[in-house]
Amino acid sequence: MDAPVLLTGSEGRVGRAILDRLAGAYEWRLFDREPPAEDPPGEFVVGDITDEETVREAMDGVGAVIHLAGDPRPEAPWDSVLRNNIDGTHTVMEAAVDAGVETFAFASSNHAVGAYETEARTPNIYRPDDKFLLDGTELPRPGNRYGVSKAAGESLGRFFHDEHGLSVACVRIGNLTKDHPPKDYERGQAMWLSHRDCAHLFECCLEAEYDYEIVYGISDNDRKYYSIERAREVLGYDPQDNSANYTD
Ligand SMILES: NC(=O)C1=CN([C@@H]2O[C@H](COP(=O)(O)OP(=O)(O)OC[C@H]3O[C@@H](n4cnc5c(N)ncnc54)[C@H](O)[C@@H]3O)[C@@H](O)[C@H]2O)C=CC1
Ligand SMILES: O=C1O[C@H](COP(=O)(O)O)[C@@H](O)[C@H](O)[C@H]1O
Repeated sequence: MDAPVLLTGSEGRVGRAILDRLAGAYEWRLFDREPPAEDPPGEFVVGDITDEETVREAMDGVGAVIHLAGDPRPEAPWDSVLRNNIDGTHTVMEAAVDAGVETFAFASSNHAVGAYETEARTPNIYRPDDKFLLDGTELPRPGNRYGVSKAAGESLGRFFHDEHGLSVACVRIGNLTKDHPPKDYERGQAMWLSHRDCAHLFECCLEAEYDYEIVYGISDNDRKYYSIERAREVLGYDPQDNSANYTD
């Protein structure tokens, strides 16, 4: 990728996980409403993704977008997810299409399908011997308004792909934690995404060729109810970490 990669939400947890490993791999244009905490590895735009003019300026000359900015709270209220996650994602995707960007990776979430975790299925689905598996072809089934906003982002991606040819990868990220899977939290262990695998997966999204994809963003955990086969097949994802290797 010769042209710059626009990374929205670069100051957040996922953004840091990506930049910690890929800072030198691309020419980055970073975008966040918070100014950089440390010396950024590229041009930095301080702005809000709902500000169309700033987003359009930031998109100039960009080859690919990793769109992370948004309200990540599962309990976020409607006004916040409507503004930051739905309207903001629409603004970024539309600006990408108008600027001729070809590749777009969207940070979706496990919460887009959270309501598949019914009382009857849990807690067994968090355990390695259970057979229940979501593979990305199922309908969204959000369990909160945040999940609704992520399903809406996936739907916006479908629209901008079908109508405008944008290549879109929606990554339903599981539970990103640094160095170690979440402790005493079976659900989090089943959907753990290590920092190393996170950076690798988003690099795959930048390098692979695809049309429109929904994939799960988790490590190769023994315990899992999200399939990573589609990410392997289409994106070349080859995760190195597994929450089962951490026993304490
Ligand atoms: N951390 C995780 O385990 C997961 C994260 N995700 C998604 O990944 C994305 C990033 O999440 P995190 O890094 O954990 O969140 P975070 O809160 O650490 O980072 C989000 C960043 O986006 C920025 N931001 C928020 N709204 C903005 C706006 N309107 N304009 C410009 N910048 C804005 C914030 O300043 C922040 O730096 C989010 O879209 C979240 O929904 C999805 C599933 C799991
Ligand atoms: O989408 C997200 O999911 C993760 C995991 O969800 P949780 O309900 O197990 O905490 C969450 O940590 C993250 O903040 C959120 O953006």
